[in-house]
Amino acid sequence: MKEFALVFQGTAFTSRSTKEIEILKDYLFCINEDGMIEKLVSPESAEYEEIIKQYEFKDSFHRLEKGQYLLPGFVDLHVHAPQWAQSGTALDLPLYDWLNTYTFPIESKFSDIEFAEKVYDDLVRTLLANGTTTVLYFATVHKEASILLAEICAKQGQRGLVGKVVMDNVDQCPPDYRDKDTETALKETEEFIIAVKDLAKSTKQGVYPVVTPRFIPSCTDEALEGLGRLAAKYDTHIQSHCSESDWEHEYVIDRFNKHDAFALNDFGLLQDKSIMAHCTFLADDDAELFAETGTAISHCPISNVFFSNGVLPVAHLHSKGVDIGLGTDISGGFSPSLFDNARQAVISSRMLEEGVDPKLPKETRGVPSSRITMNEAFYLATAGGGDALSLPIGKIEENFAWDVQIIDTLIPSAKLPLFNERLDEVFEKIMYLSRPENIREVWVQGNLVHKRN
Ligand SMILES: O=c1[nH]c(=O)c2nc[nH]c2[nH]1
Ligand SMILES: [Zn+2]
Repeated sequence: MKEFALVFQGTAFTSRSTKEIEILKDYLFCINEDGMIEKLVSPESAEYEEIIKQYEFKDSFHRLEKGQYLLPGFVDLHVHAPQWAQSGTALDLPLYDWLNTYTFPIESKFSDIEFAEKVYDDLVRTLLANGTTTVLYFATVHKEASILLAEICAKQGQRGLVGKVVMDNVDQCPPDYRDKDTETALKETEEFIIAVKDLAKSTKQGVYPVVTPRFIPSCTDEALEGLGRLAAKYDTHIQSHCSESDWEHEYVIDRFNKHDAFALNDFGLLQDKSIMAHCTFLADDDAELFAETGTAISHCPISNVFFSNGVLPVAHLHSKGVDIGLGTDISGGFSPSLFDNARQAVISSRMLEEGVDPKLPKETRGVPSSRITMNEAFYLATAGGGDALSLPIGKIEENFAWDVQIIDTLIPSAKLPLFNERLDEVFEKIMYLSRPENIREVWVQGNLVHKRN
């Protein structure tokens, strides 16, 4: 029999569809040298006992202990890495004022590479400890610090997709925090793409450059067009913010007489590897354009409470065929945890359905059929993120990367209230009640990247 690099034995939860989970009870998970899941073996299979006999005394064999369960590693589709330095503060202003008062000033400090290293090193470690194995990052306008973030992901074993942010519109960006000019912005983006592609060759899990116009207001037409060309030339992912708040949505209508989605598409920025943050103000024809082009949404439910003037209608957008994943949006969202964001996604959807003003007549209060379940929120945090990025991640399934978190429900400091429930109920309790202490181990592409004793 072929030698596997790793064999795990235990029970896993993974998404079967947007609404259903699959429970793999007492399975064997066989992982190859490349860190990919080569085989799932059920206890009913003829080779089950044979594989256990062959591996059980080897270091490569990992039997989960009582009370431990496997989940796919989370995929965070929206993190502003420099904003980790202000996480949990500065949440009192609307988007435009927040950017100018707090966020651009803190991001400008990332010209200091030593400061950048401290913040980025801490952030990547924290996200791994929260079970997040793949992250789509905005860095800053600074090329060196952006490359450094990719290097830190590579070193810590996280699958990082990193963008050097482009901000060249002098009307909207402060003089001490923007690209020197459009030509420099495009030249540095190209150099950044080449450097990160080169770095990726020395990693097992991969790191990826991402073309990153911050959002339409911060970019000139020339920059947006040039970035569309660079993404096509180097076949990169693309990320930006889209129809995210009333101010931003109106700004784009004033400038282009159309919505963000159509404007971004005109510049070649909507394609299968495009991921757009927030999208709260997407109209139905914008959503249809997303579905046609394969563009995905990073849903950031905590951040949306503070900055988006609304709730993303996840159920409606899924019914339109739009891919959606989940994002923390550090630091518009204060929490680095996708567990917290999955919970908020469910809560926000319930509030959208029920409405928030009990004084209004019941029939006019909310938007019917808006609620999502925790199964759907889990899908967003895992398989939805993998689909959005077009990578084989986010599911515990053959030919997917071994990106997993081991949840321990019995540790004394954070024991979950489990009293012989069915496994689907265990799953629900894990999703609603786990804390970072419950995340015992995190693996990316077959490498152990976090362990809590
Ligand atoms: O939530 C957000 N955070 C940001 O940093 C940002 N920049 C543009 N638009 C934004 N929205
Ligand atoms: Zn953002």
